[in-house]
Amino acid sequence: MTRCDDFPRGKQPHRRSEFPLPVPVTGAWLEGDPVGHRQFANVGPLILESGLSLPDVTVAYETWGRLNDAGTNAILILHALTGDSHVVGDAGDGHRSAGWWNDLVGPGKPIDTDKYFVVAPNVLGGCQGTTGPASLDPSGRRYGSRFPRVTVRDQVDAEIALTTALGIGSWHLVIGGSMGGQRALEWALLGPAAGIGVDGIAVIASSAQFTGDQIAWSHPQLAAIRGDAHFRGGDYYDAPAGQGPHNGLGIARQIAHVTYRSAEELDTRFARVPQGAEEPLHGGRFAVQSYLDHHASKLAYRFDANSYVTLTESMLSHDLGRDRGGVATALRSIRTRALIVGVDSDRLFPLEASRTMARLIPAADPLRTIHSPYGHDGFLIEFDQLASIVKDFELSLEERTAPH
Ligand SMILES: CC(=O)SCCNC(=O)CCNC(=O)[C@H](O)C(C)(C)COP(=O)(O)OP(=O)(O)OC[C@H]1O[C@@H](n2cnc3c(N)ncnc32)[C@H](O)[C@@H]1OP(=O)(O)O
Ligand SMILES: N[C@@H](CCO)C(=O)O
Repeated sequence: MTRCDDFPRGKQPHRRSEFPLPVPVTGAWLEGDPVGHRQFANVGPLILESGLSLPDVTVAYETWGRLNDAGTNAILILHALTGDSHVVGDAGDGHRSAGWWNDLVGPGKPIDTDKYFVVAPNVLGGCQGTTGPASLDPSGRRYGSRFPRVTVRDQVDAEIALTTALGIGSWHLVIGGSMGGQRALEWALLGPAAGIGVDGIAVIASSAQFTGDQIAWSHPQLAAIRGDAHFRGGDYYDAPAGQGPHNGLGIARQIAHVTYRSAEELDTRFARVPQGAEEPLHGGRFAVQSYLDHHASKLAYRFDANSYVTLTESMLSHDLGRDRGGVATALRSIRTRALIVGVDSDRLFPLEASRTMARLIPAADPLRTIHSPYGHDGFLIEFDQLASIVKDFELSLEERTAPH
């Protein structure tokens, strides 16, 4: 089994908010403790949409709660681009940090782990335990540039294989935000086709199809990574220590992070305030530049550039309507109950994309809107609103399918 944490550890620069990184590092995303109490399922070979195959796929996942005897209380949580299986946790549990949906999932919380059996896998192509570009191929070499393109449907296929491996016959709810929402939507069609029931899906800050605008924002991110001389076409794992493509990854993150926040927030929060005493006119930088440098540096320490490329490409592939007669037809063919949630200030996944899904999915509840100044990242911040929205949907789902 291949795990990203098997990598040699890199060398830390002195200040984490410094960017470009003074010393590019190899394998630095492995510097923290492994994320959460992960388990691993070997789900065997996976035939991809491209016709290529991955011979030996491992899916890393975490679980909370207990599956009831009837097998009716399982909930699948799907993370976004740079997320992972660590949905719930705290810094005191010996692991990296709090989970990314701590306020939403846990005992007595809206996704109540006293009541539900919650499963959160790391996505196919990622770098937190599930097979991805840093994994070993059957000959014992890291895939690197040879890791095949994977689509959102391939990722869901891996999650279907995990579902079978865990002996789960149906999901009470499949829920995800952003890229996780893309997978939740595909689950509504691919799950039942594979014989796995899906009572309800919750698609948050996401869409049925990646748009021209979203592809355009992704393009310079991919170029920044591929243009980093240390990227070496994706085969940098054996490069000498200090030779990773972290600056390219950091620039990609900066471009992406701007799209995750709203213009209004960046302007009111940072305005034209300089960072520290040194004026930008005299060699200093603005606070918002320092903020982006911080997020660039942080991601470069915890994520693999090849996974960032692979997962971004998979988002580019997202089109619920592909080979299904178009997006509208595909949305109309969904038979599961659906909760669609958008963030009103989201400039990456505009509210209109959510409105379209809620309008066309026959069994969708009316669109729910998170009112937030934060933009796309609102789904990781506005827990009070999200909690009551998810709770309402759960109650309405339970009216039809009460878990025991
Ligand atoms: C669904 C998923 O699984 S995604 C996984 C979770 N997502 C991520 O981790 C992505 C990266 N992080 C983020 O996108 C955001 O931090 C969120 C969405 C998690 C939280 O958003 P917010 O609470 O609004 O955090 P915000 O964007 O303000 O960032 C705070 C950080 O910026 C730093 N910061 C703020 N201003 C500045 C500045 N002027 N200069 C440098 N750093 C700054 C803070 O010190 C803080 O650092 P820390 O995170 O290392 O403690
Ligand atoms: N902050 C989120 C945004 C993408 O939805 C992430 O890093 O995955």
